[in-house]
Amino acid sequence: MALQEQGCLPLPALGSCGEMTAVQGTTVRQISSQSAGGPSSKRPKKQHADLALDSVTKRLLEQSAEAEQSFYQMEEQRLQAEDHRREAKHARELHMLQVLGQIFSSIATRNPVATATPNTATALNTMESTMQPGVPMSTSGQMRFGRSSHRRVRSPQSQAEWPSYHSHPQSNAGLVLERSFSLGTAARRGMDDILPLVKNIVPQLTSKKHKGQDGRIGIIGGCQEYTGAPYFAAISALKVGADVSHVFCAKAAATVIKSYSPELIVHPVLDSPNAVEEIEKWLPRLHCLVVGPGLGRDEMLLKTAKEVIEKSKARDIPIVIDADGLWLVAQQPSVIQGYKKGILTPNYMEFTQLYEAMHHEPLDSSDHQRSAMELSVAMGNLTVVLKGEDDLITDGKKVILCRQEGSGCRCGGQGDLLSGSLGVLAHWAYTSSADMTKSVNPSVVAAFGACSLTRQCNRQAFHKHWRATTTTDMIQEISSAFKKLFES
Ligand SMILES: NC(=O)C1=CN([C@@H]2O[C@H](COP(=O)(O)OP(=O)(O)OC[C@H]3O[C@@H](n4cnc5c(N)ncnc54)[C@H](O)[C@@H]3O)[C@@H](O)[C@H]2O)[C@@H](O)CC1
Ligand SMILES: Nc1ncnc2c1ncn2[C@@H]1O[C@H](COP(=O)(O)OP(=O)(O)OP(=O)(O)O)[C@@H](O)[C@H]1O
Repeated sequence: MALQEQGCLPLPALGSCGEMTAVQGTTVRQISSQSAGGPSSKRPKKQHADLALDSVTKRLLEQSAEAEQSFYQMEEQRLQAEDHRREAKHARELHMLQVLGQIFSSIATRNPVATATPNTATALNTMESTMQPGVPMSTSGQMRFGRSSHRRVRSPQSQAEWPSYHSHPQSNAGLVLERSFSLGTAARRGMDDILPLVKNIVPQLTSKKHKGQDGRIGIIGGCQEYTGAPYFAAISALKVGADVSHVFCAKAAATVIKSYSPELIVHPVLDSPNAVEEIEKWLPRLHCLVVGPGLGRDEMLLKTAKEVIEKSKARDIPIVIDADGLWLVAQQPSVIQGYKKGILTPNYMEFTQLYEAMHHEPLDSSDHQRSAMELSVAMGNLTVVLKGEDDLITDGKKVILCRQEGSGCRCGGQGDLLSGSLGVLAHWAYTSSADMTKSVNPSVVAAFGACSLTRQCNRQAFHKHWRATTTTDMIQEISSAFKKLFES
């Protein structure tokens, strides 16, 4: 290829001298023996050698294409086998739970009073925490299975039929939980329940709207050390479909962030003496705020972030808190506690800090779903998105899992893609009618969409780049991943 581009790869039976000639779609500069200065007697030998070189190159290219193709085929097969393996595992678990359910049903039928005793409740809790998540269980100790189990008559107060996880504080043994989502294929059905709601909130593309109507998002973050994180969040918001993305960052980060992308509006104000007033001026124009990506832990920046959160709450806009913003919340939970449009997106480490700050006791790592729900309740039913192998989304009343297939690559910055996307989706969800979200908590719908999208981007980027996958590669997948998940 390089040789061709340089015009040095000769093709047979071409006569003109030193001119550009198109043959079979390829433009090749011909150099005759005269112009090359070589004796005409050597020409057949040279042509012969060139032909051999040409065919070797061609064969090498073919072999390399074949190798690449077979690599992707093998990778696809590997992923399919992995899917089958998981399915089989889930089916086995489901079967086991069904058997246990029958046992419990018969116990409950024989001795209904026993289910109300503290000992039984404790036993149920213990058993529940040792089981895989997703076991539907009611306070009566009866387990329910499958999608039909969480169908119920919708009252005006109740939220839509979706996988649920209710607390029943009346139990002496503490929290008895009702988990109405299930494992394996049933969990996928749970996903199927929420995915249409995400599709519903995606605004139509129409020539009737003006710039800004599909979302003006603000990111609070970016300091000397971290310039990538706010950029990832802000550009992801744009790629998901926001019209305008603002970054409010420290002065040292601003030029760097601007240089990554001319699409972003960058305000170098976060460490200025009048930072809060500077940012406040923009708040009326923003539909959502994402606080924390690349914020760092400088006291002054955290204080500014805190005051900006307070001002944003007064404007009733969704506030996504991620990364160092969560550090701030762990120090001063009241900054966001009880604000229903607040969404926390911790990874496991951040979650542990938050949990321990709220409960003043070590996290019980054996039951993430329960702990996440407890954290949400302690925060006043804020939506908590605990990221991990499965993403766990709860508003303290219900829990859903996002199990969209990702990959084994955990490159830094994926969380920023998630928080930026979530900002846009939260705006869309909160401006959609209750019909569109079937009265499911809009934060939860948005969170499910953002998690699914991030994981799909990760999967697609991994297919192309394997171990070399970076967040930049994932961002390039947003468009097609979004279309695949939400617009097909
Ligand atoms: N290119 C960039 O500018 C990036 C900046 N980032 C920013 O970097 C700052 C610090 O974020 P960090 O997340 O590094 O926070 P920390 O500096 O608190 O580090 C957390 C540590 O926990 C570890 N960890 C994470 N998940 C874990 C799990 N499930 N189990 C065990 N250990 C786990 C991490 O490897 C890391 O060492 C934030 O402001 C963040 O936004 C990150 O978003 C990554 C990309
Ligand atoms: N083990 C895993 N398997 C599949 N996906 C995962 C896994 N862990 C995290 N993810 C996905 O990666 C995304 C980001 O989660 P991650 O835990 O990397 O966040 P983070 O540490 O806050 O990221 P950042 O590097 O931006 O600070 C989430 O969407 C989550 O679904």
